[in-house]
Amino acid sequence: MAYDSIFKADLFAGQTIIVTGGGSGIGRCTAHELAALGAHVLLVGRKADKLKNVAAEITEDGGKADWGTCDIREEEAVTHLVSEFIRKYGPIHGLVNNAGGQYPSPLASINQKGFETVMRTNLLGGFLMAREVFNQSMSKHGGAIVNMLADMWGGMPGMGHSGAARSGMDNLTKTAAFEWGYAGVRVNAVAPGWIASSGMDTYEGAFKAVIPTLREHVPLKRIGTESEVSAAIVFLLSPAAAFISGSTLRIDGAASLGGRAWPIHKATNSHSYNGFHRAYLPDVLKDKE
Ligand SMILES: CCCCCCC/C=C/C(=O)SCCNC(=O)CCNC(=O)[C@H](O)C(C)(C)COP(=O)(O)OP(=O)(O)OC[C@H]1O[C@@H](n2cnc3c(N)ncnc32)[C@H](O)[C@@H]1OP(=O)(O)O
Ligand SMILES: NC(=O)C1=CN([C@@H]2O[C@H](COP(=O)(O)OP(=O)(O)OC[C@H]3O[C@@H](n4cnc5c(N)ncnc54)[C@H](OP(=O)(O)O)[C@@H]3O)[C@@H](O)[C@H]2O)C=CC1
Repeated sequence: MAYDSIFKADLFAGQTIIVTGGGSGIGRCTAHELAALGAHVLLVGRKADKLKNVAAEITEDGGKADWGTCDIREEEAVTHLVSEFIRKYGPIHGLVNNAGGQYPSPLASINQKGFETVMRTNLLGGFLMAREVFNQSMSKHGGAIVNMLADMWGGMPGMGHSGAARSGMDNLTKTAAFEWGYAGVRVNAVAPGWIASSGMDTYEGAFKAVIPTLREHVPLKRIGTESEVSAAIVFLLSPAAAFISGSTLRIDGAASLGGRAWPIHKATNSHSYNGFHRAYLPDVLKDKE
């Protein structure tokens, strides 16, 4: 019997997929992956030059890509962008709701404009994109949406505004999966932990200074890569995830686990803080490590 695997080189052939924030970092990487698997990708961001460059990279590699500028926080701009894409390229089969970001700041120093900016970027923008893609296209033929969150459920000092927005987006993911399932639309999310990306490179000051030490707090002992996030997004968009909807997939090297146990790891003097087992090894074995 010839087994018919889901995983094929043209997994997304015939599909048109929007990637917001496709001009850099994780979005750029995801757009490349999707195009390499046959999708026609449509890149969205505010800065035309970045989008144009990535679209050119993809077409040079033999893929299909176009782009459109839009501030995802502006309702009319989002409605117009999606209708233009549909007019030019037909139905939208996938949406990667990746655009976002924040600036690190303690809660006490966040002013109203800054709070609104981050909420509008990471929650309102994602909502508007998903609503328009659903109303104008996916409600008629199905599709898949992947929302970008960040692994901040335990609370994260300096990221209060963003954590609140991402928790909102997590809830919106579940509601959309519930409400839009009848139309064959799947809605999932990814929640990366620490990822070495072009976006992380933009941070300055105390936040930047701590980046080299972050891997110490990840059980896998390293921070992640852009392509490790893209791979999860591609999986959730693909037929391999056909019965997965309303889920949030953490991509964090297990960093979010065992928060209350870290002081114990430290106290037991396991040099990596990486688990109880080492602390309880006989001394003679510890010396050999
Ligand atoms: C265990 C795992 C943990 C998980 C950790 C997750 C870590 C996450 C990492 C990332 O997400 S990295 C990649 C994301 N990329 C970025 O964050 C890009 C850099 N950030 C930005 O560009 C902005 O922060 C933005 C909000 C995404 C976009 O801002 P926009 O250009 O629309 O607004 P601005 O005009 O710059 O600012 C408006 C308003 O916002 C306040 N504000 C902005 N920046 C700062 C700042 N550095 N300090 C204080 N306040 C700031 C401020 O009120 C601004 O108004 P004005 O003062 O300019 O009038
Ligand atoms: N790197 C990490 O460790 C983590 C990242 N994330 C999230 O992953 C996503 C991608 O991040 P990453 O690739 O690292 O960083 P980048 O800063 O490279 O990517 C963010 C992208 O979002 C776009 N963008 C921002 N605001 C808007 C807006 N209002 N309208 C349209 N586009 C916008 C930017 O394009 P332009 O400048 O053209 O507007 C940019 O291309 C972000 O949501 C980020 O917060 C989550 C967890 C961890």
